Amino acid sequence: MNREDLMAAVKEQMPERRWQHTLGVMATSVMLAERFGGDAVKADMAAILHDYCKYWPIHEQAKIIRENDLPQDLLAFDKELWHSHAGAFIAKSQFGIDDEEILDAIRYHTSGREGMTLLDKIVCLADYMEPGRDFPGVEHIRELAKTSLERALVAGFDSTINFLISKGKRIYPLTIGTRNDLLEQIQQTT
Ligand SMILES: Nc1ncnc2c1ncn2[C@@H]1O[C@H](COP(=O)(O)OP(=O)(O)O)[C@@H](O)[C@H]1O
Repeated sequence: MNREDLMAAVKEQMPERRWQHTLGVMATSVMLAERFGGDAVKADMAAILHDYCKYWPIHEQAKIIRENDLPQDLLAFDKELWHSHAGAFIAKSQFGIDDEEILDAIRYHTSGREGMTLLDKIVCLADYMEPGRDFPGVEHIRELAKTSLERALVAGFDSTINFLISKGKRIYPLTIGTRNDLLEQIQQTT
């Protein structure tokens, strides 16, 4: 499937405002790839598909996780974490995307992971800071992103972790590990 057809297929899966968000993540991923020496073509492809399953019925997302070789521990945590893994699964099985770098960037765009690749960082950060995002602290993230993917991502994960704490929700531990790992990377370069 060519890029235009793929974009049309993605647009059909979501309400207009989420499609606008996807366009924002695409543009921001390409911009960050150019800024930090990443692969802009792969960043664009991962961004197009990253929220493919976001509006799928939650039982369908759970079914994909349950019935395939995906992390079962996700099912005990916030449902918002599921669409990323379901999306990577569909990108491969339905659209034939077999580039593991692209699939990982889709898979880990919400939780992050320890040892995030450059592409993982680009797509995850673009999801936090695309132009349509408007939450307290987003300007600070955009400012940090001018010079450091890692510092900007830590600020992004901090906002998510603080949000979850304020709601009394559980935190998927991989995100804590991700934040620790990013802080270590920052420390090593200063
Ligand atoms: N580590 C985590 N543990 C639990 N829930 C999380 C974690 N990371 C993200 N989330 C949930 O996912 C949401 C963000 O998911 P995301 O795919 O970025 O959605 P959106 O694009 O709508 O912001 C957070 O608001 C939070 O509810």
